[in-house]
Amino acid sequence: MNTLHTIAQLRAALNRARQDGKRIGLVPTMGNLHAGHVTLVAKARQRTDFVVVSIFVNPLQFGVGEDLDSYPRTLEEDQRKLLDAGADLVFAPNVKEMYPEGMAGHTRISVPVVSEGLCGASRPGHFEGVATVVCKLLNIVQPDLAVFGQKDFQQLAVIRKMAHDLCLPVQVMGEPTVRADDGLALSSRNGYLSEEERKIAPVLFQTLQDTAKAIQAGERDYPALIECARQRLADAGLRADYLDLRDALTLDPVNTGTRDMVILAAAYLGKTRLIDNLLFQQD
Ligand SMILES: Nc1ncnc2c1ncn2[C@@H]1O[C@H](COP(=O)(O)OP(=O)(O)OP(=O)(O)O)[C@@H](O)[C@H]1O
Ligand SMILES: CC(C)(CO)[C@@H](O)C(=O)[O-]
Ligand code: BAL
Repeated sequence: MNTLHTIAQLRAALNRARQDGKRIGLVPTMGNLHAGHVTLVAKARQRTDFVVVSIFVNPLQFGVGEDLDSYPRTLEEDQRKLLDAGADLVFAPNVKEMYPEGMAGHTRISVPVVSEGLCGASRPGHFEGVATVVCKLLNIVQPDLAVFGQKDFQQLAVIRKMAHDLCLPVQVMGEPTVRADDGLALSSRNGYLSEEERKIAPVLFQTLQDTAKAIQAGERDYPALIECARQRLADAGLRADYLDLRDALTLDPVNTGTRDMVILAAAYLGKTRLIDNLLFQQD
């Protein structure tokens, strides 16, 4: 398994794989890999013949005051995990390779509506940065399949819409969230949590589960349920950034006729911003 740092090297390697008739899979990441990333690689491995994993902490999707500088960069450890996971190639460009003329004047991709609200409201410009870098990665690699996690549910919706609207010739696949035994969604940012905070963190998923259960049991006062969930988070020491119920297919607000629902939340635990979501059906 090679690690390549330039677009030219990567394209040459991919041309060889394509000439051998291989179908290409891409798993875009920001590194500091965990079992969640490994399931994405496994899915790409099942569906394609040559799996590329990109590792790039994309400055364009970080806001002022966010954790761009402190984001964990662990390339050697990531390479070991990817070798075990069966990846064929790692693409680890630096910022200059991805943005040779800088970011200020770079073309940006804006995906309306689905990027607005939720994480889009708290992180202005974030999804423009995500859509831009994912579009670049898709154009660089030209994969048949690209695999993303449902943990970043709104991100997946943004990428699907971008691929659809721009007629990108790629299949976008979303994989279920991998969790720790206590339910906490695996995330690189969990590494920021203190021992004490790590014990509290599963409350986020438990709150999502209990809210979904209440709806499935027939409760329809959504604002009251959301208020109750926010209060539970606050009581446990988490500060909700947002907590909302949406139509899982469109991300539109829900009503009593919505069948496929998703409850999504972002919450601060100390300085760490955790996100999670849960898909369910309101019968
Ligand atoms: N627990 C998980 N289960 C499945 N997929 C995941 C999980 N966590 C992240 N992913 C997916 O892995 C891909 C790369 O994500 P990223 O490198 O940002 O990891 P992360 O752990 O989500 O990091 P962060 O803490 O920055 O959110 C994305 O498609 C993301 O949705
Ligand atoms: C999709 C992605 C790799 C784009 O930088 C990033 O947002 C992530 O890791 O989820
Ligand atoms: N995992 C999504 C990328 C980000 O938070 O910037």
